[in-house]
Amino acid sequence: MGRVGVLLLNLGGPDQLEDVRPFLFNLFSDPEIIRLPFTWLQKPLAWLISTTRARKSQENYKMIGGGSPLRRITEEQAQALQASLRQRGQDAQVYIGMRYWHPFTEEAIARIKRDNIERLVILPLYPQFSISTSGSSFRLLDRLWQEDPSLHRIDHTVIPSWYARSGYRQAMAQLIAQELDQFPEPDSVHIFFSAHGVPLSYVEEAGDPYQQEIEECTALIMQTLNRPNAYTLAYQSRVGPVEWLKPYTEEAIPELAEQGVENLLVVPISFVSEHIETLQEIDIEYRELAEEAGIHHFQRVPALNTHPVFIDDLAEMVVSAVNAPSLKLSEVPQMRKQVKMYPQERWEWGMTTAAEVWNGRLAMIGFIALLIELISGHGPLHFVGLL
Ligand SMILES: C=CC1=C(C)c2cc3[nH]c(cc4nc(cc5[nH]c(cc1n2)c(C)c5CCC(=O)O)C(CCC(=O)O)=C4C)c(C)c3C=C
Ligand SMILES: [Fe+2]
Repeated sequence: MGRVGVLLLNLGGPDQLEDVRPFLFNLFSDPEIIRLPFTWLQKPLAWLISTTRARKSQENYKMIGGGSPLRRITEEQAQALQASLRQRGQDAQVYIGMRYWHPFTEEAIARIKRDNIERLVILPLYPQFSISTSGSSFRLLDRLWQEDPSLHRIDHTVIPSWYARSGYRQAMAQLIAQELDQFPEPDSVHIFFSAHGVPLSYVEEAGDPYQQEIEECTALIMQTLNRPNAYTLAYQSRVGPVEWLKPYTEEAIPELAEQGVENLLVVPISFVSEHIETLQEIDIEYRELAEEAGIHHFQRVPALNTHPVFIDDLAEMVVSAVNAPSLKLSEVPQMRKQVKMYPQERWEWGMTTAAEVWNGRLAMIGFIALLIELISGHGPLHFVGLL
């Protein structure tokens, strides 16, 4: 068998405060995150949003030590996976390809080529598939494959999602059980699954399987946990003016408090590493919200990071994929159809949602441009160096 590689896909995060603005620029430049009807608008809008959001976002990163721990944790996961693969007799080189920050996916592919990898397993570190996460990375890889014929000699296989695997479920259940048992009355604790949200239109109009996979994943983990606790699923980290998947975490927590819940255990469900949304949003913002609402005991389940049961499950997944390659990038169902992310942005005349969304956006752009002009004495075109 030729040289084997594993490409772990992840989102990436700013290593230090100076990285926040360019990281946000990369994120908002991605049409899988914000899709615009005119491609020429993408970069100016990404510049505008990243510039206006950077300060608030930096404040949040300051609260967790001045940067994202994502790169360090993903590197630890890669090393642990490589070691677990060796133990199974599978010699493989593990690479990390981040979507919006270093080490970028393009760098990983350059290294894979340089190392003459002949068989590649493409494994997103997102348990559930979303157009906005794994989908975006697959789309980038697909483009790299189309642009570079020398990549065609690499026999690759893709694992689109893996939330239903028993090792993953068992590792999650173990972490939840450990935290539950710290409470004086474990069975009375309300388990609160908090998933990263996506705009509702991704699911309802673009056919993103994310919500369904999250719901199935939560039910499977509860089955594996096999405890009598009540549970709720809600969605966090909403960005922008459009409607996202509901219920929103920040609304569901006070509602549970009103219903008399006093002990809450939050389980981050859509991501396997600690990151800003666990360390800042849940541990700081939602804790404060919960305590103000009357929840006396608020705890969070740690992210899987390098949990051995989880890492061994990843290794087994890789070994199976090497031995029985199945799905090519171009065969991933969501890659085959040209998914339109924001169908409400397809222009229709009249008092339509499209008109509302675009009026709102253009008003925001105009308003922000005016603010920048007022504060700086220069218009936005000076800032981008066009004037
Ligand atoms: C499964 C996980 C994630 C989904 C789904 C997702 C969708 C999504 N995210 C944004 C906007 C932002 N995401 C940001 C950071 C961020 N998001 C995820 C995960 C998912 N995103 C991670 C792991 C991170 C990085 C965290 C870190 O530690 O650095 C940010 C930047 C942070 C901030 O300013 O709040 C934004 C913005 C959208 C719009 C979206 C779906 C369309
Ligand atoms: Fe995000």
